[in-house]
Amino acid sequence: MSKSETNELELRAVPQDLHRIDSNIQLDELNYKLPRSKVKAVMNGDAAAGTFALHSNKIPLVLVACGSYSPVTYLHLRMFEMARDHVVEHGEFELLGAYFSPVSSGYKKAGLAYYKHRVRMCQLAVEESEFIDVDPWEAFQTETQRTAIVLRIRIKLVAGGDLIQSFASYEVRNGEKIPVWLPSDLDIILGKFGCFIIERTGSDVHDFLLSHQSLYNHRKRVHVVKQFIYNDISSTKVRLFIKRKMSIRYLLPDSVIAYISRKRLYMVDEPSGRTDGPFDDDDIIQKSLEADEKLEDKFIEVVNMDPYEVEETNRLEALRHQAMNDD
Ligand SMILES: Nc1ncnc2c1ncn2[C@@H]1O[C@H](COP(=O)(O)OP(=O)(O)OP(=O)(O)O)[C@@H](O)[C@H]1O
Ligand SMILES: NC(=O)c1ccc[n+]([C@@H]2O[C@H](COP(=O)(O)O)[C@@H](O)[C@H]2O)c1
Repeated sequence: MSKSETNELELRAVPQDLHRIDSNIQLDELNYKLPRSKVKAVMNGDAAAGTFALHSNKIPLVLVACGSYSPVTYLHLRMFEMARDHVVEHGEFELLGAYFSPVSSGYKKAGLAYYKHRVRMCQLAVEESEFIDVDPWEAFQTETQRTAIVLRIRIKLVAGGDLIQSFASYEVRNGEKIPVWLPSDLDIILGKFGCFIIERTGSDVHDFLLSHQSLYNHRKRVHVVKQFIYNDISSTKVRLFIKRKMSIRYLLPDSVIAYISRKRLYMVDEPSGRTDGPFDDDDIIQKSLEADEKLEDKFIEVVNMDPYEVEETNRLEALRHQAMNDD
């Protein structure tokens, strides 16, 4: 397939709908709404040469960062800014948009706040960004979703060095070693989609790249992003500071801090490891959310267009832009 054909395929697949190009991944997308207000609908192309969307020689790119975000911090926001700088510097891709994808409450991790709080905190954090948004699909699932499933359209994962190191981790269940990441999932995440790894202090990404077989096999699709200003803000420490009544100002956006304080998140440890015990009760969740806009209202409905209709829409959009530029 030529590069321009790939571009058309990807452009069609990414911003216009959730038409998947990977038929191996099954998802119930019928009722799914992807926020699309920030994602670019048309690529810039090479304006100087008068070419647009479908003629751009860059590969359209949407980034997704999976994680707990309990709570989201400036480091997490910086991950996308660093990845964008890397993309601009290397010129291969054109970044159309970026999404935080918070894990669902089914992910049993200590300190994980109720999923609606984490989605809301991420939404507050990205309010000022023109390209970062929140994809709540994963958070709204009752079961934890494997990251390969989350990356269902042609998008690349953005992850910190520590998360990448978990690619080699095992859990022992009934005396059996179970890999935390299925090798077949790693082939999808790294081989099919590709990945941006943000260097993290204390973890030697390059060394790990060399030693991990799957990462090494797919090294051409793995981009290591240098942190020119090291930032090591950790959600775990933010939670600890809150418990110890220490200041968390300038570690995360003020809007997120105000939300945490309004909802009294992370104040005490719960035996279950969750820090927002009272919100387990559905009635209380409802009451606690009354003051906020309903999350669902913020999501734009995904139009499940037929591929030909999508192609025609893209063509018209490109012509419209060209006409506007001709004027
Ligand atoms: N200091 C850091 N440098 C680079 N990436 C980071 C750093 N901290 C977190 N990340 C990345 O941010 C993403 C989301 O992180 P997540 O919220 O799951 O973990 P965390 O911030 O380490 O939180 P916790 O402290 O609760 O484990 C992951 O890809 C993780 O690797
Ligand atoms: N098998 C998998 O797909 C797999 C395994 C471990 C973590 N993850 C993801 O990595 C992210 C970060 O996890 P931790 O917060 O545990 O580092 C989460 O979004 C989680 O869903 C996915």
